[in-house]
Amino acid sequence: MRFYRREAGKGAAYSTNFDLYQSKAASWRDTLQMRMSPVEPDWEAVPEMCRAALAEWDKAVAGLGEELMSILCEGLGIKREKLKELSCLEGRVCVSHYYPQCPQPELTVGLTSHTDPGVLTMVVQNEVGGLLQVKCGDEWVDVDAVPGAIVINIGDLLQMMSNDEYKSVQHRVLANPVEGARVSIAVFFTPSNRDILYGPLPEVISTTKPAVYQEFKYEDYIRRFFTKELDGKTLTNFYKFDNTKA
Ligand SMILES: O=C(O)CCC(=O)C(=O)O
Ligand SMILES: [Fe+2]
Repeated sequence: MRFYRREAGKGAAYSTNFDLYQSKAASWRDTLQMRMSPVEPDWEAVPEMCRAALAEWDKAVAGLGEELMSILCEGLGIKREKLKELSCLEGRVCVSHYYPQCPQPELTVGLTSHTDPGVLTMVVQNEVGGLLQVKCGDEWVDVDAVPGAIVINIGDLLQMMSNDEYKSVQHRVLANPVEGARVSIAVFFTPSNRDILYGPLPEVISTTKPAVYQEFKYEDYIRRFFTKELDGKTLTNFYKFDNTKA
């Protein structure tokens, strides 16, 4: 028999709702979380049945992440390697969610509405569709479970680094009403460099486009994320210069 702890860090953490002690209600979901990089997980602590597949998946995702970040830099009119140089490919956390059937799905959700805190997230989901939703204006829209498709989310950190040129996306997962479990795997890209200040990149601010956000330390930022319940776009609002704006 093996025991898993809920504290994230080295190795693998297994939990039902990482924000269980901060949230008003529990969501219908279990999660296995592993930090893949900059330090590899303690592989012995990762369940054997998914060890090899996760290692292989992380390699593939890192390659795609590099390509996507280069394109996103081009879109900002800055050099292609900028996000890579800022170590944004290096802090990778792999989170595997398991959403079993919920007997009363109308009473809770699978994952509360939130934006991802990092730079980019890549999500793959199994065939149980109709549960992942993205907010477009005031409407929740289904993200269809297309076989082989990878869902890419812009995170709050990229929104702030790009000075609002890119917007993080609010999303949620409904509680699963059907018999088969919904499974998804999300890889979060975050910077591994903890010594610099984060905020709008100097290249994207100008007198006509002044910085919308204050600079902050990544530790401070991520501590705020983990000490509150998941909910909406509160982090970007917190660092906005005029925090009366939505
Ligand atoms: O299960 C999903 O498809 C979404 C996962 C997610 O949004 C997250 O882990 O932040
Ligand atoms: Fe998310």
